[in-house]
Amino acid sequence: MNETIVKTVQVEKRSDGIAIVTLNRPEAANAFSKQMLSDFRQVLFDLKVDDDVRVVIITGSGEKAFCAGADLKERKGMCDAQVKQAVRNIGSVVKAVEDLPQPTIAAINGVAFGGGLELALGCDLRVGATEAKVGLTETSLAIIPGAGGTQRLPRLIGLGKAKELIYTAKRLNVEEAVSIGILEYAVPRSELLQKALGLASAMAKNGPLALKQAKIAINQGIQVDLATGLKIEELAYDALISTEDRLEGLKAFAEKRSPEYKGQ
Ligand SMILES: CC(C)(COP(=O)([O-])OP(=O)([O-])OC[C@H]1O[C@@H](n2cnc3c(N)ncnc32)[C@H](O)[C@@H]1OP(=O)([O-])[O-])[C@@H](O)C(=O)NCCC(=O)NCCSC(=O)C[C@@](C)(O)CC(=O)[O-]
Repeated sequence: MNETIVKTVQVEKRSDGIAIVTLNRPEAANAFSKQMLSDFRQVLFDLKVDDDVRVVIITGSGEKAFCAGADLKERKGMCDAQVKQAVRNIGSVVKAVEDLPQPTIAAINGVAFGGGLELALGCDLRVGATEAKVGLTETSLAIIPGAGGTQRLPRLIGLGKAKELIYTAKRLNVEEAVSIGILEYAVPRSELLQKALGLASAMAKNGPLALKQAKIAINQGIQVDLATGLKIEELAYDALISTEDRLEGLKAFAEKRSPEYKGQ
């Protein structure tokens, strides 16, 4: 097990190919300070090129919050130009999460409001603790979601429900969030990491290059018409044909054993 502490973001790289990233400002509800965004960016840069990492879990430290979004105390002293830059900064970090080649799971241990939920929406799957709440609360602060929320939420749950949630700034409990498709699962907090790790393990044993190509095909394909999407799928599949892992999958099947994929 290889553990590195990078200031406000903690990373644990496990021997089973799962990395756990923990936002670590519990005293400020894990809100996105400038420092945390800079540390997070560095962590994402490292994970992106680490072939030993097959799945990434993102969670928050403490029991209160996954992430409370923009740091509203830092924001208070900013001029208009600084606000603009700060919003772009959060948005680009969420985009960097979305662009990680590995599958990502948000393990939502506490509240995920504003940019906190936007971060979770940048992940591939979301699991919430039953004690948590989620919401795009921005309009209650007389702003709008600025880190992708107005775009990713409607794509995930449909226009009408996304508009309702953004216009009302409603804070949902996790049962409601599961029922409308924001979260895949809700489990008691004591079981949250186990649930996320269970999902991550089921992914990590599969072909790592296949996981990456499946993510590309789904994420790019969902943005375009079906014919273009099918072409994207074809290209993603083609990228796997000459891999050693594909041959290993066939060999393991013939030999009635579990495959050992190397990501090659
Ligand atoms: C998180 C709960 C539920 C905890 O509610 P609670 O359990 O009652 O505890 P609390 O309110 O006492 O919070 C605990 C500590 O965390 C701090 N804290 C808490 N949130 C933040 C924050 N965002 N920024 C900075 N500090 C925060 C809070 O100030 C306090 O510190 P203390 O005052 O004791 O020193 C409550 O504090 C709350 O509702 N916070 C606001 C959540 C919210 O609406 N977030 C959205 C922010 S806007 C945004 O994300 C915009 C974005 C990203 O889309 C675009 C942009 O960048 O503008």
